[in-house]
Amino acid sequence: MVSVGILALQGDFLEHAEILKELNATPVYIKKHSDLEKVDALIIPGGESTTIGKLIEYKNLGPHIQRFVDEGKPVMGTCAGAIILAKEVRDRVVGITNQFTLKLMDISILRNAFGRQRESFETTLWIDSLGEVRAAFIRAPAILNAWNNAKIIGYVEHPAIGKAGAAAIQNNMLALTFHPEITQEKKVYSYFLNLIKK
Ligand SMILES: NC(=O)CC[C@H](N)C(=O)O
Repeated sequence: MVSVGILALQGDFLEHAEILKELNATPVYIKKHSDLEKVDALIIPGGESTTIGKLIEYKNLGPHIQRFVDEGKPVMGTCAGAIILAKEVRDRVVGITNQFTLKLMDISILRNAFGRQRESFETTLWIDSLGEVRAAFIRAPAILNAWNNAKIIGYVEHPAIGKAGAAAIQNNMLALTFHPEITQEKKVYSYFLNLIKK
């Protein structure tokens, strides 16, 4: 049975655990770097990316997550977690922000991309290699750009922003701007678990 870490510093880490159990994976909450030694893959959940970033910095988890990725272990960031993976974070006020992120994925991401009136919505979108996926967007970011090995593999259409990147992959890392745990979208988890090297 595979073990999947869920970064449990802030945000909705509990919900991921239930789905992982249904798929016969063992969820492990990650609060300090030694917890990473116990797991085959890592989920960075949604929440508040500035808070999660500060806690990652405070606990000095960055170099350990970097090593985890270098070892070829899969990492999935959802919503705020996708922001945490991004090399460049933008917002509509300051442009490029200086908030802490792991800078592991060659993507540029815009925080709170969908405007105030429609901060939250649920929709079905197409993600290459996954097919149709039910996705919940909550004060979600949008992936604006991907370079080098990173590739946008799914888009969402929305009046506030037009066509925007909703999913990107770079080797063993997956960034999703939505919450698959809210729609309990098992396709996402099965795909992610399949990235674990046997
Ligand atoms: N649901 C979420 O994870 C929201 C992300 C949040 N708006 C941020 O920028 O951190």
